[in-house]
Amino acid sequence: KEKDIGTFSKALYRCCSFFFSGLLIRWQTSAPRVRTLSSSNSFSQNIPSGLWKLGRLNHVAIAVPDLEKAQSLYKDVLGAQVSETVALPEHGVYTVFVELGNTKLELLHPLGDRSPIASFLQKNKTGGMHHICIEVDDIKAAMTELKKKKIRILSEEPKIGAHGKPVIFLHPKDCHGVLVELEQA
Ligand SMILES: C[C@@H](C(=O)O)C(=O)SCCNC(=O)CCNC(=O)[C@H](O)C(C)(C)COP(=O)(O)OP(=O)(O)OC[C@H]1O[C@@H](n2cnc3c(N)ncnc32)[C@H](O)[C@@H]1OP(=O)(O)O
Repeated sequence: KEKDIGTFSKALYRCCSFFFSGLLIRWQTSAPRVRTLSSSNSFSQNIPSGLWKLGRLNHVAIAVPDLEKAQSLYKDVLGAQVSETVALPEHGVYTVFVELGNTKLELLHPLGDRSPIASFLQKNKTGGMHHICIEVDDIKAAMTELKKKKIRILSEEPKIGAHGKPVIFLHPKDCHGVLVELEQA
């Protein structure tokens, strides 16, 4: 009888180790991380210190077919602080900025025949999110490194953007479907 109990315990032990080591391997390899209520944050601590750094979200741009209506929505209906309309012919857009405290919205409307947002509005008749703009501390270094990484930059040189600072745009097909603007902080 004692022999039976010994054999049973060994079998149980093998079973458990097999089960838990299997679980450990799955957890280490394929399982997405599950967020727990711990104080550690979810950003990698091992980011190599490069020549340039990504900063704050400067704005989210929304292309709109009717600028006055969009301005009125944010100002009169939603109660935000909204700027005057500014024409930026070198970018082919009219812009209105909506102040949100932690970031801004940029309402965009086409200006001129060759506006880069005309075809976007043809595909998205009621308007839609056009791009996000993130600040960088060194736009030239960013360009050099991104070119090496085969990310398409949509102009040879930075242009002066809506805030009077150099900006570049990265092709949406190289950024998971989102047009990304980088602005010198
Ligand atoms: C003042 C300044 C500032 O904030 O400082 C601004 O805002 S200036 C804001 C306006 N300036 C810019 O947008 C400058 C950078 N943009 C560009 O160079 C262009 O608009 C491109 C992004 C390259 C799109 O060029 P274009 O309209 O000629 O090409 P396309 O219509 O054939 O589009 C090629 C593919 O990209 C997609 N695509 C086009 N625009 C997109 C967008 N905004 N977000 C995500 N995907 C987009 C199309 O659906 C299409 O995908 P499928 O092939 O799958 O259908």
